[in-house]
Amino acid sequence: MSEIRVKICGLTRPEDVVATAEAGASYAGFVFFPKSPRHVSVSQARELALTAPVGLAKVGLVVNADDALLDEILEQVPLDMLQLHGRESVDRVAEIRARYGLPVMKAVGVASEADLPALLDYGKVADQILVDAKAPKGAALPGGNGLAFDWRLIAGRRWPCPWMLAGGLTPANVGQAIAMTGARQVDVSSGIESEPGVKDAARISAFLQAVSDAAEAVSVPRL
Ligand SMILES: O=C(O)c1ccccc1N[C@@H]1O[C@H](COP(=O)(O)O)[C@@H](O)[C@H]1O
Repeated sequence: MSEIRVKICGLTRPEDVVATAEAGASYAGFVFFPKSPRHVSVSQARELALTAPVGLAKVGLVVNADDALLDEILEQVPLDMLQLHGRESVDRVAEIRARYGLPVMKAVGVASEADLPALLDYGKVADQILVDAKAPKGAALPGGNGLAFDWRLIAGRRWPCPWMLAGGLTPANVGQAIAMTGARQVDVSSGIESEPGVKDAARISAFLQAVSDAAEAVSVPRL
């Protein structure tokens, strides 16, 4: 079976970290964005990160963070990757990557063909790109809105670095999303919650099972 990696984002409680690791996810995401229902303080994130077993990569999600915030986070929280989910420019992505020496994943919102060139631009400077649904105008959050985009827009496309699919994924639709896009990594936040900010262990497990089923399906040649 070919592996498809899963990131569970927006963990706020130690039991979420345990459920994420036990289900077999590869990445655990912590949101540092006060407007989000999934926001964690630096000290909370530190406690959660220390709960994570070896093999579960810890990702810090920030939105237009300045160096002071990044310094504070990275001095206290043992992270493996930064996720930049705001309007960070290509130059700022490169600057953060050089300054902190940590892999950087840049989120890019997609709603139409016009959004695709940015994936190429960021793909040249980031370690990974996160192909997410573009947040609607006026939305309080730049991500984590449970909205999917038209996956046909990226079917068969490839970029200069590894990429992850996000946006409105759920246990019910992730198999179709993988089949349509060929994604080898997927990211989910609201689709595995019982309410905003509260992860549901059964839904996390169902999501990982659906991804595993999809991986099996793509590795079996069709007759
Ligand atoms: O999850 C949040 O609260 C959040 C806040 C600010 C920026 C990004 C956020 N989440 C990321 O958005 C995508 C998609 O989330 P969803 O599955 O559609 O709810 C995902 O990458 C989260 O990491």
